[in-house]
Amino acid sequence: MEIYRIEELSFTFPEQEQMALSNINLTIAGGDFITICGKSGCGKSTLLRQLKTILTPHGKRQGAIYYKGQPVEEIDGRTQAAEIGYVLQSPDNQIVTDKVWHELAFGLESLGYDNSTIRLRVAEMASFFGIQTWFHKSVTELSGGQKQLLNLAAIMAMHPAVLILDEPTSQLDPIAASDFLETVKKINRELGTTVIMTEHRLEDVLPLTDRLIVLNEGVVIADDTPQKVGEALSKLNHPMFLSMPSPMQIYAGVENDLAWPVTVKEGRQWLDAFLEDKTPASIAESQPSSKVDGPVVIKFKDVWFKYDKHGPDIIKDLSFEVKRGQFYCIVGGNGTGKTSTLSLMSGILQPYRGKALIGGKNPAKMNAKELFTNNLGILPQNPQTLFVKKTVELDLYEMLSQLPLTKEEKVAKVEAVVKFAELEHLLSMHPYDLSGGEQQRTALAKVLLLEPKILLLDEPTKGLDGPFKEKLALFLQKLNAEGVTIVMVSHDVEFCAKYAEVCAMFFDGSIITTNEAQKFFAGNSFYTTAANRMARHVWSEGVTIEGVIDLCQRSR
Ligand SMILES: Nc1ncnc2c1ncn2[C@@H]1O[C@H](COP(=O)(O)OP(=O)(O)OP(=O)(O)O)[C@@H](O)[C@H]1O
Ligand SMILES: Nc1ncnc2c1ncn2[C@@H]1O[C@H](COP(=O)(O)OP(=O)(O)OP(=O)(O)O)[C@@H](O)[C@H]1O
Repeated sequence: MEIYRIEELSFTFPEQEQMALSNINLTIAGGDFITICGKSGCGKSTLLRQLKTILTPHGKRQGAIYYKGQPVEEIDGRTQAAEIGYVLQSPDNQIVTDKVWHELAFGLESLGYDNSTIRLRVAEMASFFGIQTWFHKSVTELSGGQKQLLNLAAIMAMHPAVLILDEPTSQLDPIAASDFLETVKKINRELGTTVIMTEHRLEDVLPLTDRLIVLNEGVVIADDTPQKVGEALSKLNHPMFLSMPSPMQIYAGVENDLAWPVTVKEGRQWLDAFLEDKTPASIAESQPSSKVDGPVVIKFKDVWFKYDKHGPDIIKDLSFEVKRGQFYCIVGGNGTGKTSTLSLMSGILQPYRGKALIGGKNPAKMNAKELFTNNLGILPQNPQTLFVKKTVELDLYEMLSQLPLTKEEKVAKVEAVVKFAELEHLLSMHPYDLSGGEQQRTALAKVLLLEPKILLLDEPTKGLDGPFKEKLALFLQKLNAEGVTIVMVSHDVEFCAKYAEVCAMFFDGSIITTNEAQKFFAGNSFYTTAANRMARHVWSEGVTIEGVIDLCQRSR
């Protein structure tokens, strides 16, 4: 059965000349599992938002969208609320109530379900998504990943016919992300729910996807099975090929005589067979040891922290050190305390026992001069919390307003960061109108403007496309070489494995193991049991995709 038919759809935002969507024609059948990908800002969220009228932004729309044969704008609000489940890109923007349990029940309440059905569905979803332990919490106490899971659970409680997901796993740890996607696939397969999602991390998603649609500047440039799209992008040498999963990229880089297209699964099997006799341990041994041996700039000694005097300990006896010029990465499960640790580092939070020191001092007690000398730059998990002005440009200049710089110096600094973050065409826009990835780039630009000596980054690659991630990595490495210390909290295993110098595993409020990045991923079963197990082989083998391709070619 046809669920959606999109005919000649074009869309332009108010006061914009360029169309955000241009001449889109798609038919989506009941039970389809569709993934939409493309560079950040290419129009993915704008397209998804056209599929549910309450979320459609203001602007000029041409063409038509039919839901089950009827123009979507003629479908009444209740039917849309009940049948079209939509999980927004930013989890903070979706939550409407104050308690977790109420959030789960809210949609059902507004649809008028009776109490016993509501209780049953809420209990079902809480167990299904493992929410029992934080069921009675206030939503303000949740970590980013917990909010993302809550949003999906609240939508699934309504048993929608269509599930629209805008980057649903961006803040989930690898195991939670893999479980989450498997759950979505199960819902799709067993209940016949149509799934339409956007995602930048394609490695886990493509094996579940029937159809991959690639958008480029608002135009559909590919619409086929993932392997055929992979083949087409590879032949065209299209920049989006950098976003394809690593097994596909490696396969394309090595094979000239074997057949394309290849699925992610086939690519993995081929690479697994190739790497069979190379044990992670022997690979790890051959890795060079840490380069950095500078002075310690961040030091945690027996740190304990809780949010509420009578609440549970969130950080438990945490001790670790970060040296100057190091790229230190913290990974670990959702809600284990990573963001809280960054806040302790910056002095936003204070330990109730132990010491959290920057340059030997408590950051919360530093005077302005000491703060300036240590120059901390903090990228929060939600980039929107940094935006205070009406335009991107004003927001950038705001960052420099307190500094003793001439106008020319300010202009030069802003121009340089705008160029790096590719914001030229976005300067007059309201930061809240930007796409998810554009917001992330703007927030990064704001933080980098202060030229911090210590950079604390909470999920910096969230929402970024493959090509920009590469650019960011090179930039961070350059900063490292200049002596800037970087601490990054991330679920982006590939990024950490490829670029970080040291990786620490967070578990239950403390760091349980630390190692050089390649050794860490080579020997870490937490991540190798997750869907991202490729990281172990790929990054421990040659560190870069090119390295693996090179290795494969030499061994043929
Ligand atoms: N309200 C608005 N007014 C003007 N332009 C907008 C508005 N909302 C979005 N845009 C622009 O439309 C383009 C497409 O945005 P959209 O959010 O659809 O991108 P996306 O492909 O989902 O990106 P990402 O992967 O970064 O989330 C972007 O360049 C964005 O700046
Ligand atoms: N303001 C708060 N008040 C009370 N509890 C909180 C608050 N913020 C976070 N928590 C709790 O502290 C724990 C750690 O949260 P934190 O945000 O540090 O986790 P995280 O490891 O960064 O998670 P994620 O990967 O999901 O972002 C979680 O169980 C969370 O529910």
